[in-house]
Amino acid sequence: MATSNKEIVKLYSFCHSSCSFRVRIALAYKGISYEYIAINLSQGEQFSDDFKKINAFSTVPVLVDNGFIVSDSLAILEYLEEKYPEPSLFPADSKKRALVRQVVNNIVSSIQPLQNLNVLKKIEALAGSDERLKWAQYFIENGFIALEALLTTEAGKCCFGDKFSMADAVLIPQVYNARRFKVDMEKFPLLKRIAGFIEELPFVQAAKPEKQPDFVPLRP
Ligand SMILES: N[C@@H](CCC(=O)N[C@@H](CS)C(=O)NCC(=O)O)C(=O)O
Repeated sequence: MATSNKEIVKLYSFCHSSCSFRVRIALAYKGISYEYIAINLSQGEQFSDDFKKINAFSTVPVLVDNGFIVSDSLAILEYLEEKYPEPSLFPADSKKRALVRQVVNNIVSSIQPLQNLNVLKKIEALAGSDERLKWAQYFIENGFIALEALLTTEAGKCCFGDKFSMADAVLIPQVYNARRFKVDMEKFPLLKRIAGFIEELPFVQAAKPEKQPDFVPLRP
């Protein structure tokens, strides 16, 4: 469903932010056009007083929908799903929906936060840059081992059968981070295969970091 001309949707985003990438995928999937507002996390723009007025947690993404402000990628994804139900980010079957949420919540709460910028900055300060990379790799690989096992009985071309779901919208940015932190994706053939398929979909292509107006190459 596309937005009407009267709707004004804005997304505060950083090209490399996996949390923003999730939302960009969902917006593109649902055909919702939006204004992109770049917040450069590398330069600390998330800590500016102006941005804190929009999100006191100093994180992206933040969605502004006709003046309504909501942060946190999962809250945004659920909001978009309710407001624009078609095409849906969930399968019809309630058990499958629960499993999609299981995958989503595990990535969102048990993988990404452990390798978020603020955590890695702290690790680097405490233990040096080698440990920073090893830390990120450790937690991504740990999570991917579980996902690879869980999805074995569920996956088709996508995480759940051949239908794109919120699990795919959240997995792809995490695979992007895995590559960025030099995780060997050969260890995860199923996730690699799913990512290979999903990443070619036009709405995922449009949401990729390198397609964003604020793209700059970043260190791993
Ligand atoms: N639970 C939040 C987490 C948001 C988050 O951690 N965003 C990261 C980018 S992916 C961020 O803004 N980090 C800024 C920082 O660590 O200073 C969500 O899912 O949106």
